[in-house]
Amino acid sequence: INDEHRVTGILFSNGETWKEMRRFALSTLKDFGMGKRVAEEKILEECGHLIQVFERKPFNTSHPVNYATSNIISSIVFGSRFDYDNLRFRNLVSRVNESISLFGTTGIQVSLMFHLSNFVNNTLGTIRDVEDITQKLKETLNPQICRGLVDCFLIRKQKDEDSCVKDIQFTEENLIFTVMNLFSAGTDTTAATLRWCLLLMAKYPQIQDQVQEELTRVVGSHEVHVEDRKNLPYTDAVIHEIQRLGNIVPMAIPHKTSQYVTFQKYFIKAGTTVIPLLTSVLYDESEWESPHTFNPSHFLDKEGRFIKRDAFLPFSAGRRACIGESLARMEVFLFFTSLLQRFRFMPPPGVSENDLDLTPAVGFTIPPSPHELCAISRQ
Ligand code: HEM
Repeated sequence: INDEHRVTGILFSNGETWKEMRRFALSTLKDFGMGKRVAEEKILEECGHLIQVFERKPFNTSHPVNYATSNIISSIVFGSRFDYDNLRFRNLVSRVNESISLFGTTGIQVSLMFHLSNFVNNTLGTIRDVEDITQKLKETLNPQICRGLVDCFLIRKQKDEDSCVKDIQFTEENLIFTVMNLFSAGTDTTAATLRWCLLLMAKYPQIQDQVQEELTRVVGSHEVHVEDRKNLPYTDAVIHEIQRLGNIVPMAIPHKTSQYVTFQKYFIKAGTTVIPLLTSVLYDESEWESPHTFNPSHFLDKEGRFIKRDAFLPFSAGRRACIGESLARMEVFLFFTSLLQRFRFMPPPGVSENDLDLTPAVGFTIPPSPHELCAISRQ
């Protein structure tokens, strides 16, 4: 990671590589419907699959939710989704998941070689999985039809090679790392947010009641669509508050200053590593009435209308801000509302709401600690 020339993909790259890969990923995500109707259809289709595997008996929300969010990225990147019992897919999701959690751990305990070697093995395993899937796409590539981001990348790579472009960024290495970055940045974050949603609903049943009352009143038994959001101010406020309190990427991603910067009264040299602490704004005591408690009123005015807050920055800000924000917001809204329409989320028998633990897990992104919930059908 220290040698800038060897870092590829988007998340940890800089300079020309970062610029090209970010631009390419953003425009391709848009072409494949990010924030638009096409993505909505994909997400609603995936909701249908997720609903099938939720159970009345206590179950760990981690696997199904991770598979569902991963499938949204899969259909955009590879052009198809995977069945939840596909072994290769399950391995890919759990490797990506484990790498992110180990990345957080190794960051804190670099000396623990056990974690470091696990992290490296996981990453190598993920590279092999992604290489295998992209190899199959290469073998069936039709330059007239882009099934997903990988096809678009391969077509662009061929075009640049044919026209002898200097300093080609569309390389094999950049393909693998861009795909891995989208998987890791897009799956774990959205899944962690959704798991916080379900856990907090089980922990605060009165808030769950209010969300379900609003959903029944406004949407009834129809399928929820993005356009319903404006008529669901309470539900919208609850989702925002979950993202604020969940604070799932507390330290964003470390970056290096590219030039001399004056920030407040500090002088920062070029090349200094800067860690944007999102916690400092999401829990800012001068911005939020009760920063450490779950309080959807943070996003509601006196008449119960939804209000935007400037300090709501879970996707960070500036040139390195999250590129998946509109996709993630759409996913969280549609998954959350579709699930709450059908199920009541409760602690397992013998566990009270008070016993549900809100201590986050350790990692680069912070999902809830392992727990089980029951999904009781409302129909
Ligand atoms: C609730 C879900 C999500 C949250 C909270 C989240 C949050 C973040 C944050 C805090 C950053 C770091 C920004 C910085 O360094 O200042 C980031 C970067 C990034 N995110 Fe997300 N993200 C989410 C979902 C997604 C999705 C679905 C995708 C993929 C489509 C994605 C792709 C990326 C990428 C590629 C970057 C690196 C951008 C760059 O370095 O230029 N994220 N995200």
